[in-house]
Amino acid sequence: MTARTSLDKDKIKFLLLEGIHPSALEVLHGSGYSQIETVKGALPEEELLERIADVHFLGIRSRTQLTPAVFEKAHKLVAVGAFCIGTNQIDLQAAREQGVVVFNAPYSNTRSVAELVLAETILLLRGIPAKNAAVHRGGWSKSAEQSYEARGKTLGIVGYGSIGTQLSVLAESLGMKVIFHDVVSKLPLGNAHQVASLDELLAQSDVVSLHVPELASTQWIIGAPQLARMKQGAILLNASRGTVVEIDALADALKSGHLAGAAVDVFPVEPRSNADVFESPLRGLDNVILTPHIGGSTMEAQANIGLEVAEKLVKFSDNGTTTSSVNFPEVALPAHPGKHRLLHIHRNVPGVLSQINQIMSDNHINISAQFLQTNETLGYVVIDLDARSSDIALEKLAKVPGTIRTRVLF
Ligand SMILES: NC(=O)C1=CN([C@@H]2O[C@H](COP(=O)(O)OP(=O)(O)OC[C@H]3O[C@@H](n4cnc5c(N)ncnc54)[C@H](O)[C@@H]3O)[C@@H](O)[C@H]2O)C=CC1
Ligand SMILES: O=C(O)CCC(=O)C(=O)O
Repeated sequence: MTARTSLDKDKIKFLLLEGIHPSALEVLHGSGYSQIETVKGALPEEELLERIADVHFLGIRSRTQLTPAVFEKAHKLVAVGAFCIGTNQIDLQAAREQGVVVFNAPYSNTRSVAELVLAETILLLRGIPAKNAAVHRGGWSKSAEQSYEARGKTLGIVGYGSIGTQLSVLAESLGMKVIFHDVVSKLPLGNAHQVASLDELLAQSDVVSLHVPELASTQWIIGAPQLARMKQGAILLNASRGTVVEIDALADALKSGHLAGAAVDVFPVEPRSNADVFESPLRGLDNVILTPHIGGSTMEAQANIGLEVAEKLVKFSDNGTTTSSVNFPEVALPAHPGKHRLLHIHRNVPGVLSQINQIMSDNHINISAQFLQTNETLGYVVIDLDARSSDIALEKLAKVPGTIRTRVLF
């Protein structure tokens, strides 16, 4: 593996896809980076494979799939910023193998999702989506039939993390009773309480809202048997990931009248761009609110995400800090005035640090600071040293067995 060195800032290329908020550009420009290309949508795979070859930093949201094939072509890529929460669209293993650090924004859009879900809960309990559609067609069914207050109803939250907990607090403020199911024991907020199983939650809830990440263990956790366990006339909301709910089974449960309504923001297959047609068995059902994966799409959330992720990319580019990376050992590094900083990313096998230090000692290189952090698969060593030693150190360190990537920061 050849040594990879840092470049002058005006040679470092950023490619920001999917309409990332301009707040990201402000941070990057303000930090001295000028080579920034922005694209409104996601790129077709062919074009991404072509353009990724000379990109150092890539920004995406949920549409861009970063497969092993993309990482293979990404010879210069040092970091990816996911300007969202979910990182299921990125092959994190492939990123690790190429020594590419991945950052996301774990909190900035959580409130937006919770607010949307709460609003939809109220609308669905009142039967508003179907009434709205009927009035648009010239109908007028003024009736309280099947129309309910949220107060006193039971909301079951599946996944009591950042979004689930915010929703819990907001729902209690409306007078809803909150129960939740999580694979981890969680501190209940307010009067919420954790139930032992998903089945228990489904059987007790008037409204079920899903807030789990996309994992092998969350795939299709809501299918026909689970929907059958829900109360007659209950409501299901999914603003998590499209792979969590079997969409045909949901369509059946809605058509049969077993469920009174649903709100779905995420789908097993989502259009690649706003120009593509959305296909789903849920289309045309008046008691279903369908939204185009915009749970986190508010101006506030997007502006905050732009700042948060761009700042993480700048910190990594300028000084090697990997704090809150989703796939890398986390190191918060001080400034390195007057020194060169060498970054060494390697497979986490025994003996790498001792070989690095042996090289330093054999070549009489004085180390002014050294940091090491590892995770299960990777080791990340950061060494501050005199400018005159950095070339030789870089060359020797790149040859240490297990090395994935080296870089020097000035
Ligand atoms: N629709 C949209 O625009 C958005 C969607 N999301 C999605 O929402 C998901 C959740 O976001 P956060 O609350 O921030 O994540 P989080 O990581 O804070 O919370 C997820 C919770 O789910 C739990 N969990 C995992 N597997 C589970 C299972 N099988 N059963 C029950 N609980 C399980 C975890 O223990 C954790 O407490 C994200 O991963 C993302 O996919 C996030 C933001 C916007
Ligand atoms: O804003 C986006 O593109 C995706 C939002 C989302 O699903 C997330 O943050 O995980």
